[in-house]
Amino acid sequence: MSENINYPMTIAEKIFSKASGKAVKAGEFVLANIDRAMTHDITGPLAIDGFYEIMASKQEKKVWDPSKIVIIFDHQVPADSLNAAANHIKLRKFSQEQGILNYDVYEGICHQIMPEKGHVRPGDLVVGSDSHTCAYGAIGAFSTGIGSTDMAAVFATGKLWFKVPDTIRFEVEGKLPKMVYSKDLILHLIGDIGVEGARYQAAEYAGSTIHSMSISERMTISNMAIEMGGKAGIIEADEITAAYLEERIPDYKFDPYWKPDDGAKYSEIRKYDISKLEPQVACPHNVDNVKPVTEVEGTKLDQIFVGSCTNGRFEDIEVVAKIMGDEPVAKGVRLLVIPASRTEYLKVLKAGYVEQFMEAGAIVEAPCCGPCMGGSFGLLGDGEVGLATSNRNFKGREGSPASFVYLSSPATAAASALTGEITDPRKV
Ligand SMILES: CC(C)[C@H](C(=O)O)[C@@H](O)C(=O)O
Ligand code: SF4
Repeated sequence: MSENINYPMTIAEKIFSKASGKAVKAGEFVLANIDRAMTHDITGPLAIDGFYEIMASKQEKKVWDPSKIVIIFDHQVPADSLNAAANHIKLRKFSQEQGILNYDVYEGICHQIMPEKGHVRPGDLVVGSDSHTCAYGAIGAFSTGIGSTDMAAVFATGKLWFKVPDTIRFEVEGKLPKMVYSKDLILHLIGDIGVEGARYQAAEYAGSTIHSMSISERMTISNMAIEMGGKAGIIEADEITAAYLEERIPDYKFDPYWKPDDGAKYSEIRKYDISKLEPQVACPHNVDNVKPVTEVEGTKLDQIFVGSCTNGRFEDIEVVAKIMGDEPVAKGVRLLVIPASRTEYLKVLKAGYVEQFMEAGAIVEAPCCGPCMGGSFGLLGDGEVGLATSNRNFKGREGSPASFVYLSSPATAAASALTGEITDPRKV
């Protein structure tokens, strides 16, 4: 896009300017055209009801553009109740009637599938009826979570109103120390700024540390923008993004426009040197209750869950496999590994890790959200303590309100699987 704009813009301002067809600044209200809309098996059924309600007086009840909507089955798969089965039937029927692409049971978690299958490009405005839709900021898009009723309006019109958010810029420099990963970095940022620190703002993650990361590592960071209250978590597209997209989108051409202008106005610029960062753990019951692993070492665990849209990719699972080697899972602790998509699962399988995990006493499940939000299986009971590579640890998040969830990187999860208690991965 090459509009004549005479003031410097953040990435969010550029994307909302394109989406609303006029140059806009943070704080303005816009009616924006949506490039992509994603919904899933939990929030989709309500969006469909809302859509038909909006269309009640119309003869032709068609969505605005079926090629821009994606429906994904991931939270309750395969159906774990009659209610879930009914929701699945409703989504399949709607996809078929409207000509919408759907990824059925076990294709993968929505936030993995959207970038993986090439549904997101830098500069896109993407909405999803799920709070971690901010994950596609890793591709340089402005993507954000919306409710089912907003999604119904998007289905009907392809438009949604927004207040163009202010942007907080996080500039991160330094090489991550050994056994310290992008998950440790984002937990550190959230611990520092707090769960409301970026409320209704876009986060721009920048600096040499971020730009040396793979898309998988970036996805972990963008995914958790919502855990600091952020509306989006954007990383300027670079040659690593371009290589990722060229593999997935046949006509993809890198557009250097989708970066912040020099002199763009930020509500705040926060600078970090992470060359001495320790592995981080978010402790019960808040994502910003973050401590260095050394402060919680020795906490006894009942279950360890490696997976979710935050850290369920091949790279994450490979870290676990390599740290564990041919050692068994410690007695008394259950290790659940859930790759984030069918593609990621196949990579794990072909690398021989499924066999390795099964021999170690772990279980490898088919792709889905798993116990991440206390959904279909793997729940924690009263008094149980879990460690997860996912993104939330609110009371009851993984099952009983009387259970405890710690969050960490896959490396810390692997080290802890070997001992049955929270363990510093630098010590194994
Ligand atoms: C089920 C869905 C509405 C929910 C979300 O929006 O985030 C879930 O994915 C989660 O992670 O809690
Ligand atoms: S893996 Fe967890 S955080 Fe991600 S979409 Fe599923 S339930 Fe939400």
